[in-house]
Amino acid sequence: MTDTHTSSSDVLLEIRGLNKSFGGVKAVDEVSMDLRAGIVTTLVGPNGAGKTTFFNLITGELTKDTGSIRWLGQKIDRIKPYQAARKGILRTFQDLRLFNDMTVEENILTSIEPMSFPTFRTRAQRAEQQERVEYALERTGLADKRHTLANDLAYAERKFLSMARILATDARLWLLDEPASGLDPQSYDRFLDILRVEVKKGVTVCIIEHNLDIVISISDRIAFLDRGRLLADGDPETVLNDPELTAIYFGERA
Ligand SMILES: Nc1ncnc2c1ncn2[C@@H]1O[C@H](COP(=O)(O)OP(=O)(O)OP(=O)(O)O)[C@@H](O)[C@H]1O
Repeated sequence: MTDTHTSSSDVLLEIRGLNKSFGGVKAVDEVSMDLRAGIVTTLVGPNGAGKTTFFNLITGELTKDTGSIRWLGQKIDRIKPYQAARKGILRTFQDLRLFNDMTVEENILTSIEPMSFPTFRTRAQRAEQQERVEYALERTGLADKRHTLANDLAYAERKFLSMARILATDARLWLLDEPASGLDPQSYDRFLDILRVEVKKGVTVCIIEHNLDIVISISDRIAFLDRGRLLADGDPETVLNDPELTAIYFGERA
């Protein structure tokens, strides 16, 4: 998607020896990975590979057992989700987690308001905030639905609303959990266009995606997880052409 010439100074998130078990299940098993600035890293792997758990550990929805996570060199091991958001790490969820009884516009506003104290906001800050909301509404095609309750949106619109909630912020790292699943081809195109534009502007994306057409078209780098272990982390062509990995991915392992 972009030029992938990077160096160690481009590392936003540095993950070392990360582990998380649920009872006897090792959901994330000794994973070490760097998320580099300005590129799209895609997490692929079969169901139950540990992809969502990996996101949950980064954003503090879950606490790791062992290992370390550093953001711009600083340890963020015990971070809470709201603290991750303040640092510029935002995510979407498979189940979207929208505020169903709030309008589209209100849903977007809730994602920016925690970043500033409403009582201290100047007129200029309020204008800038509204500009961000308008931008997110326009990019996601939701402008004419701004007063619609999230609950009354169609499936694809709900997915775009969860993207809009990130688009309106100035987050540096977007963690997207299957944002394109279930979308029609036209919505795919809109979704890919949103990502391309924002990555070009400098946003870093880590995305969990099952649709291989989308994976191929957006990824600068692919990390392949299976049963909690990181089996490969490299350029898309190498990872996707590895016969052992494709056998695992398509459930054909011996
Ligand atoms: N809160 C939890 N309690 C118990 N087990 C869990 C919990 N969350 C995840 N697991 C288990 O951890 C493993 C990894 O799950 P995870 O949801 O991270 O995988 P995934 O790669 O995101 O899967 P999918 O592609 O199906 O979403 C699975 O075996 C899952 O059942």
